[in-house]
Amino acid sequence: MNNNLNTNSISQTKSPLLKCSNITLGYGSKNIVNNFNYTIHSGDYLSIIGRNGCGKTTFLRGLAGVLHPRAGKIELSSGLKRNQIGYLPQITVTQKDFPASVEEIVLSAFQGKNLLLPFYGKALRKRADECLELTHATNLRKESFRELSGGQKQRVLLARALCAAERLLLLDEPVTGLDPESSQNMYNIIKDLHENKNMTIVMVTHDIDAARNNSTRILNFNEIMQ
Ligand SMILES: Nc1ncnc2c1ncn2[C@@H]1O[C@H](COP(=O)(O)OP(=O)(O)OP(=O)(O)O)[C@@H](O)[C@H]1O
Repeated sequence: MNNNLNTNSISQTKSPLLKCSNITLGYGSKNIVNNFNYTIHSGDYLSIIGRNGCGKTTFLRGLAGVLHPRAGKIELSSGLKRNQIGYLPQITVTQKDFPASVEEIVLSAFQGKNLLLPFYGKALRKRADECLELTHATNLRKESFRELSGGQKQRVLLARALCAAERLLLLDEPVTGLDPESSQNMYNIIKDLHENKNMTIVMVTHDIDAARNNSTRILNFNEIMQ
């Protein structure tokens, strides 16, 4: 592994957003992340790389608050609130086939798990429209989600994650299964969010070139999970 990838340098000018102190994460009797310390700073574009199964998704789930540390703590700082964090998990087979319109999928970001609730305020609809625009998906608004291409689906799910993400966006392999053009399109959208919308980005990826080209920091999980 190229040493240039192991860039865990921290800019002194950036304020901490999420601070992990001695965290242990795991499932059942198995610990996956052990006693780990790491800080995400405001303005970071952090790529997390490493071999299959080394714990990248587990760590991201910890940051997203969907998996709670067994030990240690994850602190939100600089006034960051949980509802300002957007999370785009890996898309599952069931989600790919979800029978709802694009608009319903994006609006469901505001309803937690309740996809059927039909009443959304004007402000939420406006926010959903803005997010669709940011991911170049406005024209898909009335389409059936299950009939979209993989790249279109990812842009819609990114829009959904963005509805929550005022400050921090957590992305789990956002270009998996996309062709080179759709992948580049996705990276351009993420770069725009980082550079022009003040969004802090944390992205799990196997795309080393993209990590090198786009990120401000790279965390190599292979070196953590020895
Ligand atoms: N829900 C779960 N229950 C039990 N074990 C799990 C669960 N999710 C993941 N694991 C295990 O945790 C380990 C780390 O998985 P994780 O998905 O975090 O790795 P990863 O680095 O993201 O892998 P990949 O690159 O393949 O996506 C693996 O051994 C996996 O089998």
